Amino acid sequence: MRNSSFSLTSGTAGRAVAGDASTGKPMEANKLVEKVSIKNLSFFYGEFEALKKITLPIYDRRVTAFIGPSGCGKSTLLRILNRIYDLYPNQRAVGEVLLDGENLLSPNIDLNLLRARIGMVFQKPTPFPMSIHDNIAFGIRLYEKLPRDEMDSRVEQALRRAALWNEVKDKLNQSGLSLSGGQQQRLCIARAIAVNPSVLLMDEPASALDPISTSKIEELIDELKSDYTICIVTHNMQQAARASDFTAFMYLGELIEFGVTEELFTTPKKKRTEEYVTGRFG
Ligand SMILES: Nc1ncnc2c1ncn2[C@@H]1O[C@H](COP(=O)(O)OP(=O)(O)OP(=O)(O)O)[C@@H](O)[C@H]1O
Repeated sequence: MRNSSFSLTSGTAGRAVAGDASTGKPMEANKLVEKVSIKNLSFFYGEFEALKKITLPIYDRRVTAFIGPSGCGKSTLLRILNRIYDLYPNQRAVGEVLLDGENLLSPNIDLNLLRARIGMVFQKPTPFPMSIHDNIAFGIRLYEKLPRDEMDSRVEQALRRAALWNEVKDKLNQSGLSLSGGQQQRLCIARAIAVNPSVLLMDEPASALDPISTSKIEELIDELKSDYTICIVTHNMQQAARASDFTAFMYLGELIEFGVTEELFTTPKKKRTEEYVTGRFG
């Protein structure tokens, strides 16, 4: 069952903690659980090494932002976490990515189950060309056979959790493509959470949206982190500062600095981080 190893005291769930940006280790470290542990992770597109021995923790029920200039490897890192790269020849990951202690890079991992445990939301909303209801039910049917009324209640639950229910409850049979861009993105979030993942990956989830839809997605991320471990790739530093608890700054395939978001933005330890967060390059 999801988060079975979760041992965080309830008083700390869903809020940021103070920490030590020099080590990336939060001061209340004993109250944080490492949901995903990335260890010495390198990634190759053919001969090209796009990620170089990355090591960092992803904490349970916290939001971790990946920031850095274009081409630094943010999306590559996200794509490793649910093994999308497996679909492509000549791409390989070396190192370890442990989810609740289990190595996701192992050849024995069931990729369908992995993608239910680690959901992904892409930059451009990608609803399936089917009804709003079926957009959600489709994924659930891949894993579970449910009677109609139970399926309907699972669909409703997911849409409520993604803050979309009130806007769509009277038109569940309309196409998902008839929704606005922001609603489509929340539909994709509902689709991802409908199969009860423990981790949600979001690759620039608001960059194609207007400011109001963007702030709805950010509010939603804030609500969802009480139940899910969230990783978000963003070019938008204000968004990383607003929406995340921890931030990883990457440059040319290397992890330059990882720490509590507020500290990484206000008192970065590395010169390159400071130059990036103050807008001097990137
Ligand atoms: N399919 C591919 N084949 C070869 N090289 C690739 C491929 N995809 C990405 N790369 C290279 O890997 C490096 C990291 O790319 P990645 O897309 O992860 O960066 P990013 O930080 O997400 O960039 P952006 O912010 O522009 O999306 C870049 O040098 C890129 O050119």
